[in-house]
Amino acid sequence: MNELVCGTSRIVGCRFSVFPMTDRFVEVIMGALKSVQTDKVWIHTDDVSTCVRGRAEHVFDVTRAIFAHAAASGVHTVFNGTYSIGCPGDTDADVYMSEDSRVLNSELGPHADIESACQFALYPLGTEQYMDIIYGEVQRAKEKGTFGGSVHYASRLDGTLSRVFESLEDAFSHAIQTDSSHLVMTAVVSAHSPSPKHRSV
Ligand SMILES: Cc1ncc(C[n+]2csc(CCO)c2C)c(N)n1
Repeated sequence: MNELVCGTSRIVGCRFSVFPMTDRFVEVIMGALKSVQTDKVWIHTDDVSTCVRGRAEHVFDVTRAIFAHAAASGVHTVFNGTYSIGCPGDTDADVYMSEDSRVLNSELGPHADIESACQFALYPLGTEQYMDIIYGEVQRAKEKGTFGGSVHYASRLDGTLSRVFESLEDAFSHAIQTDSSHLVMTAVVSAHSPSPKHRSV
């Protein structure tokens, strides 16, 4: 019962797409979706995006692994995702909340070292302290060494794919331990971009 707060489940969800910039996009996307172990999450793919829902650790494990597999193709690949927790009425498939916390895709091997650039934004909803929460999580990324600067409407993270996703998971999971009952985080992660870092055009 402690999974239930304010009448809503603490189920975490992410709706995301990966965009491998190659003519072979169908095999890269479908190959990534098939290679990843998704038994501990609710997952549904359509023509626009994929949605995964379940415990936070599995949602981050699965989204990171799908992006890592797609990026391992070596082509410029972008992940665009929206993570959410506490969305009122998000109780469908609550059965996945009783999975244990052992992640199924921790062995990313060399894919984990792919250099990645990310722009992310936290939206703590329903709290007046939202700016403190955002500043706190930016500070956490600075301390980890992944923070890459502020841009309009987002903060930048640079580093290996696994360190960037660690920072995203840290920001999300710490921000929900504050009094924010509903939190949204957007993230765009890019790998193998031919553009130099921070270039504006
Ligand atoms: C993670 C993820 N899920 C779904 C799509 C949408 N999509 C675009 S092309 C394609 C394969 C052929 O239909 C699919 C499923 C995406 N881009 N990334």
